[in-house]
Amino acid sequence: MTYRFADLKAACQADWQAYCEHDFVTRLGAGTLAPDAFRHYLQQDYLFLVHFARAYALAAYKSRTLAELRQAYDALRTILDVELDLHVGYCHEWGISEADLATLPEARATLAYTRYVLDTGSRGDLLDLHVALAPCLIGYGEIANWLNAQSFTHHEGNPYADWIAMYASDEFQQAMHAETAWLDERLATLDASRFDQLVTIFRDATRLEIDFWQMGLDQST
Ligand SMILES: Cc1ncc(C[n+]2csc(CCO)c2C)c(N)n1
Repeated sequence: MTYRFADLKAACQADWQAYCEHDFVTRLGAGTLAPDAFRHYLQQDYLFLVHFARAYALAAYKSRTLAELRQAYDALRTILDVELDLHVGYCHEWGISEADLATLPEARATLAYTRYVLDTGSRGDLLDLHVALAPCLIGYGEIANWLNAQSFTHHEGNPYADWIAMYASDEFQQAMHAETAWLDERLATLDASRFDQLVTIFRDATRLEIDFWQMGLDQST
């Protein structure tokens, strides 16, 4: 059997769907998400992005070729120069200052997810790390496309329309497709036992994404 990224999703279909169609997501689309839930999510997501930047630094360290090193460097630079700046601006619009962000206590769901990714990457190779990162990069692109296809999604006057548009943008969708192609190429060469190891990582990271959404709804710390 030749494996592809779609087989990782198929191997944990119920968890993948629970992540992509989580209540937090449907409420974002409908515009009915409580503003405090979104604010809590935005604050924790800032900490999440800081640790994800570290994960791409780890990807650089784990690289065996110049192409892999450049790929990690580009992703790290995008998070630092683009995503974090956008995020701080977004937080500002929602009444969260940089001073608030600097003193934010890290919620358990943020700790669990980010450190899981870093640990998986430390223990394993570059492919393990990319599979741990895949629900984040590929999931958010799929979520934006799914929301745009739902009749309950409101585009006019939805306070979360910018958030959806960001992940539906050509630039983001291109990054998501490049990552899928990178994974397809590497998964194609694997045997069943190695693939099963990666399914475990992909499922764990997907479950941690579910917890991250749930944390937003519960505003738990
Ligand atoms: C909990 C959580 N999961 C995924 C993302 C999306 N995301 C974070 S960094 C990045 C780009 C990686 O190059 C993407 C797509 C998020 N913001 N928060």
